[in-house]
Amino acid sequence: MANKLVSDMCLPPHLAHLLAARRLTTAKALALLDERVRLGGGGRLATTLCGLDEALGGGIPLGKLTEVVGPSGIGKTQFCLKLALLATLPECYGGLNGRVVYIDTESKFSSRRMIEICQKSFPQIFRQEGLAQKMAGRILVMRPASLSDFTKSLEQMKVTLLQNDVKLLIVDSVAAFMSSENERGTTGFTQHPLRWALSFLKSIAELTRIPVVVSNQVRSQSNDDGYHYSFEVKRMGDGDGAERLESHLVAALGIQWAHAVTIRLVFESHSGQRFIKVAKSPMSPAVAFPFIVESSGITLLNDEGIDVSGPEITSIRCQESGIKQCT
Ligand SMILES: Nc1ncnc2c1ncn2[C@@H]1O[C@H](COP(=O)(O)OP(=O)(O)OP(=O)(O)O)[C@@H](O)[C@H]1O
Repeated sequence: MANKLVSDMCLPPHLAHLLAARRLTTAKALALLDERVRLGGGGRLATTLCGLDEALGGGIPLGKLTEVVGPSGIGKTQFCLKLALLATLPECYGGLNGRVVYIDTESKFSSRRMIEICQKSFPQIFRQEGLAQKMAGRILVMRPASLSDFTKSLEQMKVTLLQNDVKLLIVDSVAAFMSSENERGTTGFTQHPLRWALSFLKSIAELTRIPVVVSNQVRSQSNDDGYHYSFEVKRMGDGDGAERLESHLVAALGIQWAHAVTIRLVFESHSGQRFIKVAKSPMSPAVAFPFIVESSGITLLNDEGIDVSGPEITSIRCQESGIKQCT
């Protein structure tokens, strides 16, 4: 049954298209459909970026790990700030009406910027006395000074999240802990401590049923401004033989990480334009949305999305003079 072809199943055209876009050709795809149903339409944090929400089946899934990855200066923190804001919003505004734990490893969190995004996106909230302050007070910002601090704070996290009605956990970003020493595994841990932390994050998401969003920066040794990163590991037997593509990111975070992430949003730039690409998602088509960052935060230039195919799905492009060069 698992090997029955999707093309023999008389599925509605839009579903057949989705499955084809993800190269899901057998009944295994139906199991993924069940997963989507199980998550349910309400089990999401809407990003309010309409095209992206539609592609993700309503937004960022609860109980799963979402990775936001891209070069420096592209807009990952802007996206995280917006998500944090949205999670605190009352449900009537599409929010989760909860608290947020924001692990800010690079001191990039800015309450001033968040208020600006809120003012521009939801001016009506500022008209309700005390609501903006109430929402701001719902975000707990933690600044671990080291990987060891980070792992310690995670160990206490499950209880904190459950006790405090936390509806979103953000780690912005894990790149801060990817020192060359950690990458070489010389810290004396039998398992890389960052990998431990990341698999722990996955278990936190599953236990607490909240969305866990982790930002991750790609770095290049190259001075070229147009290059590719492959971040998925090519599995043995996929396509052309037993070749394995171990990219910089996989080397730093491990193959487990590549698989632990349910949703991967790649922020990239090329041809003078920034894009959010749905690079990994169980049921979404691989699409990219052009975006800009403005005072109200990230805005999509269109909600249709551009189909992405071939190696573009598993690469990250950084080619824009207007943003900081990846280092
Ligand atoms: N108030 C604002 N109005 C318009 N654009 C802004 C505003 N604040 C920040 N930006 C834009 O957001 C971008 C920086 O985004 P962000 O800090 O999210 O990058 P990042 O991807 O998190 O980078 P890094 O990996 O280095 O932390 C810049 O291009 C900047 O111009």
